[in-house]
Amino acid sequence: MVDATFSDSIRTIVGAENLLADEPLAAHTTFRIGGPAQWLVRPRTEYEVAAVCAACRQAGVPLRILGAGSNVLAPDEGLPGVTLQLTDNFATVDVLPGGLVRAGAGATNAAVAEAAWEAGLAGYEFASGIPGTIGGAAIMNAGAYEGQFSDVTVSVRCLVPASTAATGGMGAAERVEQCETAAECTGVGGPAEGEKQGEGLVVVDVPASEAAWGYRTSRMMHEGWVVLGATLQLRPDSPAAIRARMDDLARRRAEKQPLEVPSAGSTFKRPEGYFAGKLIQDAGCQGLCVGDAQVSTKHAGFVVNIGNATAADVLALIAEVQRRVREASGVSLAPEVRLWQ
Ligand SMILES: NC(=O)C1=CN([C@@H]2O[C@H](COP(=O)(O)OP(=O)(O)OC[C@H]3O[C@@H](n4cnc5c(N)ncnc54)[C@H](OP(=O)(O)O)[C@@H]3O)[C@@H](O)[C@H]2O)C=CC1
Ligand SMILES: C=C(O[C@H]1[C@H](O)[C@@H](CO)O[C@H](OP(=O)(O)OP(=O)(O)OC[C@H]2O[C@@H](n3ccc(=O)[nH]c3=O)[C@H](O)[C@@H]2O)[C@@H]1NC(C)=O)C(=O)O
Repeated sequence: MVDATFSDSIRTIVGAENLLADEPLAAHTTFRIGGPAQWLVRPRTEYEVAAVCAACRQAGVPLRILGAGSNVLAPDEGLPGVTLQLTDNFATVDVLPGGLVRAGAGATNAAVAEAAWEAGLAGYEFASGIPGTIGGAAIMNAGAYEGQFSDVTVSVRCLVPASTAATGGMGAAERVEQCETAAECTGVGGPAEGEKQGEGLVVVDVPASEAAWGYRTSRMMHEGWVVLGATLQLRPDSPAAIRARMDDLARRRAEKQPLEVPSAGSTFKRPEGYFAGKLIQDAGCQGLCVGDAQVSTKHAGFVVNIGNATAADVLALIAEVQRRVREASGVSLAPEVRLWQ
């Protein structure tokens, strides 16, 4: 399918104002790095998400999901295909009876923590300073200060192949919607592994017990499901106590982390039994630069963009840090930041 025909079909689904061609990803990532996305697409409803995904699969067009862009390194040459941005149109936060909070994939962790505080619900304070969305938090099992997303989550609303919903161990997952229009959600080409040709995508509330969360990983990540939202179970507490905990964590974060400079948070995962920042500091890498990418002098676990760093600069710096740390300590550092190719 030629590009113009494909982009016309996406424009028909989401409306012209929600399809941006050649949109610089640097404007949508906290690293402030990244060339143009061929098509940045902002669906307005779950149905539109499903329709765009189906259209991409049918046409063999690559698809990426972007939340707040706080944990990605986007390539300098840009990204071909569709970058699906789930932010403002999926940013609702609803406080439900029984301490439940239901948030859209595009709601920021900060917005969810604020809503919980206002409702006198505790448990999400740990995430109040994590600069991402609920979608990113579910995929990565976001964690900070001894808390992690999996601790408080009841279910994750996802777009999954119909066969997975039917037989893939969804347990008591509610099958809430089926997208059946041939041109939009079914009859998609290139079935995923284990998926029957021509089947559709369905929206399912995946129970936490089926989410296979680990340290910065999840079933949603491994299976490539789009996260549409999540429901959290929080507990009653006084708003003053909740606010005090959020303020304390914000202070600790600002004191230790280089929040004033663009970055994508921790560059590397914590290797078992070690702290990445300490290993990097001990290997003498603090302040090390490639171009305008620098190992932060405030927290060695962060690569920061001190001017006009490129993705190539960051990748070269990551490789050099990995080499020096391996040489100094024998430990291999694995990137936590998603390196988009
Ligand atoms: N502890 C901390 O202080 C920090 C933690 N982080 C972590 O990174 C997360 C980043 O969130 P955010 O900035 O919104 O994410 P990003 O926009 O940075 O996207 C990160 C990755 O998550 C996937 N993704 C994002 N949203 C969705 C979705 N709705 N459905 C499916 N996949 C999705 C994408 O996968 P794909 O590439 O496969 O398309 C993408 O590569 C945070 O929630 C947190 O876990 C980040 C910074 C600091
Ligand atoms: C920033 C992120 O998450 C952060 C999260 O905010 C904080 C707070 O809970 O704990 C993790 O950082 P971290 O492992 O660097 O934790 P910190 O408490 O800052 O540091 C751990 C230890 O390393 C030492 N340290 C840190 C930095 C440094 O330059 N030198 C050093 O010696 C600290 O003194 C401390 O003893 C998460 N990172 C990972 C990879 O797990 C992110 O995911 O992007």
